[in-house]
Order: sequence, then C-alpha cells, then structure tokens
Amino acid sequence: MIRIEQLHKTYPLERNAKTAGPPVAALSDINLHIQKGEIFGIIGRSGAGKSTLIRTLNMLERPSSGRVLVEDQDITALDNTGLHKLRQRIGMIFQHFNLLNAKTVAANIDWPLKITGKYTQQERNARVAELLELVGLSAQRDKYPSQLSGGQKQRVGIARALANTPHLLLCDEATSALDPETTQSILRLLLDINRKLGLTIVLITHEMQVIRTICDRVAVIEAGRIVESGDVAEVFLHPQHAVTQSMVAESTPFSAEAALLQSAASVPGIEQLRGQLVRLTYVGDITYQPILSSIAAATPALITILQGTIARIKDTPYGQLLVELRGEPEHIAQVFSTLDQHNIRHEVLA
Ligand SMILES: Nc1ncnc2c1ncn2[C@@H]1O[C@H](COP(=O)(O)OP(=O)(O)OP(=O)(O)O)[C@@H](O)[C@H]1O
Repeated sequence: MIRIEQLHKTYPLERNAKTAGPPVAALSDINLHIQKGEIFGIIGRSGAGKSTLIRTLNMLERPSSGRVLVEDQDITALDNTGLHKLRQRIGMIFQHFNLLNAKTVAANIDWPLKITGKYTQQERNARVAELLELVGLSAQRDKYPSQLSGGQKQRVGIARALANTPHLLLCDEATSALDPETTQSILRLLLDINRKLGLTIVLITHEMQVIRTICDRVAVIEAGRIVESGDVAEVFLHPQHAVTQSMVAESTPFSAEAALLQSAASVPGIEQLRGQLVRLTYVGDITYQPILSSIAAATPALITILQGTIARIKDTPYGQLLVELRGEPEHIAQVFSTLDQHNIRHEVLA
C-alpha cells in the first residue's frame, strides 16, 4: 500500500527562528512498508519527526530526497493536479479537528463531496446521512462545532475524512486532545472502520496505549530515524531500543511489565533466591494453556512464580512471568527444552 524509500527531510531554518539558523534534519533515511488493510502506528517523543513523516504521505510536506509510493504510484513526482487527485484517495484527521466553525456538522461532512463537483445534491445528502450514521452523529447533523464535545468533533473529522471513500486514512495525534474514555471510543470507531471498510490507517502518536489498543504494527521514531519496528506485541514485549524501553516502562497499564522488564534487582526478595531467575514470555493462544503445570508434572525442577501478568495487545493475548527455577542442571535443561517446544521465550536474568 505504502512504500517509503530512503526518505530525508531537512528544514532549511530552525522553526520560529527570526534569523537563519542551522538546517534541521527532521527525517533521515526512513524506509517503511505499510500493508493494505493494516493499522500502522508511528510513535516517538516530541520533536522526533512524527508529524513531518505522516505529512509526507499526502505530500503536505515535500521530502528533500527519497520516494513515497502509495499504491505503487510515486507521489513525490506528482504535479498539482496529481496531488489533488491523490488527496481524494487519502483522508486525514487532526489533533485539533480543523472543522469549519461556521458550518453545521452535515455541511462540514458535505464539504469535501461538494468541492469535487462530481455528485448531485441528492447523492451528497445520501452520502452525508450514511457517514453520520457510521460515526454515530445522526442526531447532531444540524449542530455547529461549538455545540459539540471533543469526541463528537473528532467523529465529524472522521466522517469528513471518509467522505470521498479514501483508501488510506492518516491520523495526526487524533486522540491527544481527548480524555481517556473519549480516546477509547474514538479508537474503537477507527478499529471498526478499519474492519468494516478494510481501510488502511496510519497514525502518529506519543501514547503507547493508542498503539497497543489498535495498531497491528508499529515503528518507533527518534531524532528523525526509525529505531525499531515490527508487530506491536513483539515490539512491546521485547523493546530493543532505549527509547522504546522507556516509553513502554512509562505507559501506566504496562507498569507490571515494566517491572518485569527491569533488572533482576527490582524483584522483591531477590537476595533470598537460590535458583535461577527466569523471565518467560508467551504470545497467542498458548497464554491460556496449562504449560507450567505440565512442566511441573514432568520434571522434578521446582518452579516458583514471583511476578506475572496476562493481558492483551489489540486482539493478541500474552503472558509474562518471572519465575525462580531450582533443581539439577539436567532438570532445568528439560524445563527449557519444553518451553522451547511450546515457543515460550525464556531469558535467564540471574
Ligand atoms: N517548518 C519547520 N521548519 C523548521 N523546522 C521544523 C519545521 N517543522 C518541524 N521542524 C523541526 O523538525 C523536527 C521534527 O518535527 P516534527 O513536528 O515532525 O516532530 P513531532 O515528532 O511531530 O513532534 P511533536 O510531537 O512535538 O509534534 C523538530 O526538530 C522540529 O523543530
């Protein structure tokens, strides 16, 4: 669906600088492949380059070099007419909604249909009604943006972005201005739209919780470079880069995992342990199988659970356990080999 190849973006001047400052390398050698129908998240700290990157996907920002292919078309080579057509295939929603305040909800949603000049009034009315229904705002059709809550405004933004049946939806910090409950309802709506319409969604966020709730894959950006990318469960459960590790550790629902991710020294009573301290991670259906009981029944090794969590990342269940293993070396080896057979990752921490 999208292929980003060796993308670089350098801003000539420091932002807000009154006089010319040194150039800012906002994106350096970005290479990404985003598949049709997936929800792809780009996460990073403030100033990492997220907005610049997502804006290159519809050429709101022109890269300094490199290519962006959307549905096999190199969009960096498009002229204004080509860009106009491209933007009808790509919807976008924004942190601050960007609604037309003087227009009603229905008129905001109608606007992108009207400017194409392709549809009759009757066709537009029918499409607007359909979109209002999709985002759950039929009763608000004649209200103005100032009469809506933040969540409702974002629903209007989503309906407007979908008006011309785009193939791709870009979400620029779409839930950052919303409270946690409203954030969840907007994320559920995006997931629902992704599933119902098969729409590819690319979002940028600084919140791990957003990635964990709806994304299939994620790329972590830091100082203009992709430092890590992959399936969300893999990146969350085994973050490799220091930035990813700290963002996972900071995200509240992951506090239990954060403890598990930290050094063995964080385990209460560590000094009393006599065996090996091992972290087990399992992902998928195996989460609900009695693997530990089977191992305990098959070997004389002693397994003590010290800490653990079972949760979900999007639809994928996973478990992480910190256990102490005690026994003869051959029994411990037997435990590890059984874990291997079941694809349960094990790391000896101490
Ligand atoms: N128009 C501009 N002119 C000069 N520098 C810019 C411009 N836009 C962005 N930058 C710089 O490029 C870098 C990346 O900015 P960008 O807005 O893409 O990051 P971000 O990850 O989206 O940050 P935030 O989460 O704070 O919005 C920053 O150093 C920023 O100051």
